[in-house]
Amino acid sequence: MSDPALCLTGATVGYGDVAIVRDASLTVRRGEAVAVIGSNGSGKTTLMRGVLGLAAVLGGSVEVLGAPVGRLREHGRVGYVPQRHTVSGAMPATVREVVGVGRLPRLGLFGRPVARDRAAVAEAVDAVGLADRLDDPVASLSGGQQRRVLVARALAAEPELLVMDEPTAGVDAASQAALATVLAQVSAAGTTLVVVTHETGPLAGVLRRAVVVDSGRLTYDGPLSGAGPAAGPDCHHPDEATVPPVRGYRLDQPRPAPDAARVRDGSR
Ligand SMILES: Nc1ncnc2c1ncn2[C@@H]1O[C@H](COP(=O)(O)OP(=O)(O)OP(=O)(O)O)[C@@H](O)[C@H]1O
Repeated sequence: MSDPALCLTGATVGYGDVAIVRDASLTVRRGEAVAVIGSNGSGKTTLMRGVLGLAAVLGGSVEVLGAPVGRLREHGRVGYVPQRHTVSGAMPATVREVVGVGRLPRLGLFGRPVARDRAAVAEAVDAVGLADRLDDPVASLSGGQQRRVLVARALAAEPELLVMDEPTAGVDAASQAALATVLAQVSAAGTTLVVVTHETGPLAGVLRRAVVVDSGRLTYDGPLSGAGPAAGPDCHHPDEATVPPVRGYRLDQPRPAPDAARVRDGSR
C-alpha cells in the first residue's frame, strides 16, 4: 500500500502558541479529491497551512506524502495556490516567467530548464486558458487572470498533492468551468486534490468528498454530493477498509450535514 497523501492524527495547528485547529484526524488517500469547507474564520486556511509547514503543528502529527510535515525532500511534490493572492502588480515578469518559477523545484542538473520543463510550463498555461498571454507581463492581467496564473504555476511542477485555497474566488463562471475541467484532468492523472472553497458548485464534479471545519474542529467528513469517496485503508487503522476518520462516524455513514449549505454560502 502506498502512503496516504495526507495523514493527520490528533493534529493541533496554530500560530505561535495559539491553537486554531484542534485535534484534527484526517486521512486523504492518494488520488482523492477533497473539498474543505466551512464558514469564515473556521480554520480552513490554517489547516492547509499546517499541511504545508506554514503554520505550527502544536500537537499530534501531520504527515504529507509519507513524511512528517516539512521534511519532504522534493518540494515540487506539493503544489499550493494560496488564498486571495494575485501576482504582485509591480512585478515585471511575464506569465511564462511566473509559471516557470513553479517548475524550479523540478529542474534537473545545473538547474537549467530542458525541453520537458518548457513544455510543462506551456501546458500549464494552456490548461488555465492563458496560452495567448504567455509573454504578456502578469501586471497587465486582471485579478482573475492572475489567479489563473498562480494555478498554472502550481500545475507546472506536476505535483503529487495539489492544495488550493479558494481557487475559484474572483474568477468568472467560464474560467471556473475551465478550472474544473483542468482539475478533473489532473485528478484523473492521479494527483491528489485538496481544495478549500466556499463555492463547491463549480467543482462538484471533481471534488467527491467534503471535510467541514467548524470553529477549528473537523465536524463532517463524507460525500460532497451523494457520490461516496472510494473507501480504502486509513493511516490511523491501516488494516481496516472503512474506519472513523473523524470522531465517531464513518465515511460510508456520513454525519448528516444540515448546515452544509449554510457553510457553503458562509451565512453561519
Ligand atoms: N497568521 C496568523 N496569526 C494569528 N492568527 C491567525 C493567522 N492567520 C489566521 N489567524 C486566525 O485563525 C483563525 C482562522 O483563520 P483561517 O484563515 O484559518 O480561517 P478560514 O476558515 O480559512 O477563513 P476564510 O473562509 O475567511 O478564509 C482566525 O481567527 C484568524 O484570525
